[in-house]
Amino acid sequence: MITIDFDALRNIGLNNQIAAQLATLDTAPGDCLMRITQLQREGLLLHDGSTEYTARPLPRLYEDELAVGDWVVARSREHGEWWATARLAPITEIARRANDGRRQLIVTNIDTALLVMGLDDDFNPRRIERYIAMVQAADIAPVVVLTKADIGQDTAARVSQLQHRLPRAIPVIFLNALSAGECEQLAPWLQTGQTVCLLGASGTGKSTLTNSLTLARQSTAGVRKRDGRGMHTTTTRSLHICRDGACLIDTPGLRTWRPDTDEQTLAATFDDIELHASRCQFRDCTHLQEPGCAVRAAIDPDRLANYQKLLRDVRRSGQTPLQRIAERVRWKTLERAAAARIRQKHE
Ligand SMILES: Nc1nc2c(ncn2[C@@H]2O[C@H](COP(=O)(O)OP(=O)(O)OP(=O)(O)O)[C@@H](O)[C@H]2O)c(=O)[nH]1
Ligand SMILES: [Zn+2]
Repeated sequence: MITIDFDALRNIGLNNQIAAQLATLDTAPGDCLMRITQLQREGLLLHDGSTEYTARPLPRLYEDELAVGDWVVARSREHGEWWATARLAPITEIARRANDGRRQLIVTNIDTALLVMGLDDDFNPRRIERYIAMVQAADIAPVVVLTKADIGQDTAARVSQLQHRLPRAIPVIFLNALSAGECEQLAPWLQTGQTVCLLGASGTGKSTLTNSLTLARQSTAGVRKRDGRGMHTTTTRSLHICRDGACLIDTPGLRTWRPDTDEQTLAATFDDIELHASRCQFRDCTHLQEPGCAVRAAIDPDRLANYQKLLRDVRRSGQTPLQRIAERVRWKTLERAAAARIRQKHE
């Protein structure tokens, strides 16, 4: 039997879906539930809600790929050494495609992803749509956070443009990330027991937001006995506790994560387009030039163009070079015809 301090673990994101798995695992008295906060060359850092420990995974755990955010059963051994003896099945996963094409886990068990974009020159609705597609495919809730509302250009117009373009179910928040007060708008997604992460390009305000959202600014509360390194009460390098109680995971892998998508994922997240497509006059409508196109009538043109571009990217990655050229020629012709039609309309 494993005894768990639910309240302490809730501070680092424990929820019932994870806790329920414990009944199915082979545990011994004294075992603890902990969360991985860092992968190191020789082992792991684990957190139990109040302290961070170094641990090693049992050899059989190497068969599963471990990731920051995972929950594991930890067993204490002599000399203050901990073993991770079992991995709980993650509820959600963010992965990237490695150079050799393999899927590589970056972080697990995220409930909400804050998609961070600046209202300055960084503003790019297409990039946000790409993030949304990836995050939704992973069953993670997206919240668009537009930073630099205090210094951006045409901020009001940009915000409303994005709100109209995206499906209504996706929250769009705009704020000055330096203002803790304005960041309060994010409270609904930052309650205790929740795990969130920040995704967005460099310089968009992820660190600034982290500072505004978290309690103590990395205040060092003590020194760990074993190795004398500074220790944070509840905040580690990669796991921060927000003022509203949620935990925020930040690892280098997330900082550099760029969405990589597939056709099904795209169709699911651009389902507003697919929905209208069923009402186009022609069944194989490309939504570029056909009369009676229900998609062109209803969807923001740039959102439609982005969807088509992303679809092409995805299809291209599965094509031979010759297929790729033929496809490019086909699209160029269609696009030219569409552009000509638009010109005609305006003449
Ligand atoms: N005025 C203003 N400045 C902001 C805002 N958000 C971020 N900044 C500034 O923008 C710069 C970059 O912000 P960071 O928080 O470091 O960006 P980041 O996303 O963490 O960047 P990386 O660490 O490169 O991934 C800093 O100088 C911030 O002070 C905002 O809402 N308003
Ligand atoms: Zn159409």
